[in-house]
Amino acid sequence: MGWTSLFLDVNGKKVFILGTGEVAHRRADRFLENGSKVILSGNKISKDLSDKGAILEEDGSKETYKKLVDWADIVVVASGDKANNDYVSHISKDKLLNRADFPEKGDLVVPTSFCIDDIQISIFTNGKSPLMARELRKKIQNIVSDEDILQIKLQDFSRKILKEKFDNQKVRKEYLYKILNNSNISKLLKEGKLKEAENYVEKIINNNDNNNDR
Ligand SMILES: C[C@@]1(CC(=O)O)c2cc3[nH]c(cc4nc(cc5[nH]c(cc(n2)[C@H]1CCC(=O)O)[C@@](C)(CC(=O)O)[C@@H]5CCC(=O)O)C(CC(=O)O)=C4CCC(=O)O)c(CCC(=O)O)c3CC(=O)O
Ligand SMILES: NC(=O)C1=CN([C@@H]2O[C@H](COP(=O)(O)OP(=O)(O)OC[C@H]3O[C@@H](n4cnc5c(N)ncnc54)[C@H](O)[C@@H]3O)[C@@H](O)[C@H]2O)C=CC1
Repeated sequence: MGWTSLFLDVNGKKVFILGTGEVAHRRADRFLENGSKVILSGNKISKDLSDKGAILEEDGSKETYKKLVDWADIVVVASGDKANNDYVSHISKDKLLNRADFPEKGDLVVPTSFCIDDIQISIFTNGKSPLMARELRKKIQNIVSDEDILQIKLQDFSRKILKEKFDNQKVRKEYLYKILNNSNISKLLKEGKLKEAENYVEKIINNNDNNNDR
């Protein structure tokens, strides 16, 4: 196994989900929230999913599975029927495949994932304990501070100015570390003063500041 975390842009991607149970609903929701087109194969989907644009295909024939797999960019196998799960996985060899029943036989894992403002954090325990993935999510949610969130916004602000001003990436990097480690900036962010921190950054970049403590 060689799992590594990557972020995939699923906006506009076509997702075929085999199954309409708990896991199938959870996967459908995640893809719909991120702009994918989703078709589920099974007997019933919630009103919430259909309101979000999910389509239900009730015909469970092999021909229909084949058509749906051809249509899809991503296939999710999440039914409780082993034979169907195996069949659809077998015909999905050249698609990105997520298997809820045998994750290691697919090539995509859907980790628990959450956003705190601009940060997206995903946790994967290598299939060992989804429940612990959920517990760790709660712990991490509690340690990210408002200052961290503002520092992300400030770094974004700074990077844009630096990219305009300096061609050399090493120079840009040097400034970004200065900003990150500057105690005056840290104090301003603790007090929630993003605008003032931005003004301070402009001073540092324009070299008017003699007091940046790196
Ligand atoms: C590999 C992966 C699948 C993938 O990539 O699709 C996978 C696989 C499996 N999960 C199973 C069981 C459970 N999964 C949950 C819950 C979650 N499962 C999630 C992810 C993943 N689960 C992926 C990576 C996991 C990792 O390693 O970190 C979460 C985090 C995210 C999400 O699904 O949205 C979500 C929590 C959402 C949240 O709150 O954040 C619960 C709890 C519950 O239902 O209440 C149980 C019952 C308790 C238990 O069994 O632990 C079984 C069946 C085992 C069996 O047959 O007994 C398999 C298959 C297997 O293990 O073979
Ligand atoms: N990845 C994950 O997080 C998890 C994965 N699983 C795995 O995914 C599969 C689906 O899990 P859930 O959605 O929680 O189950 P569920 O019972 O909520 O849904 C199962 C779906 O499969 C359909 N189905 C068709 N034929 C079936 C048959 N012969 N037996 C049972 N169901 C049949 C049901 O109609 C339903 O749509 C489980 O079998 C398990 O292997 C289970 C829990 C969590």
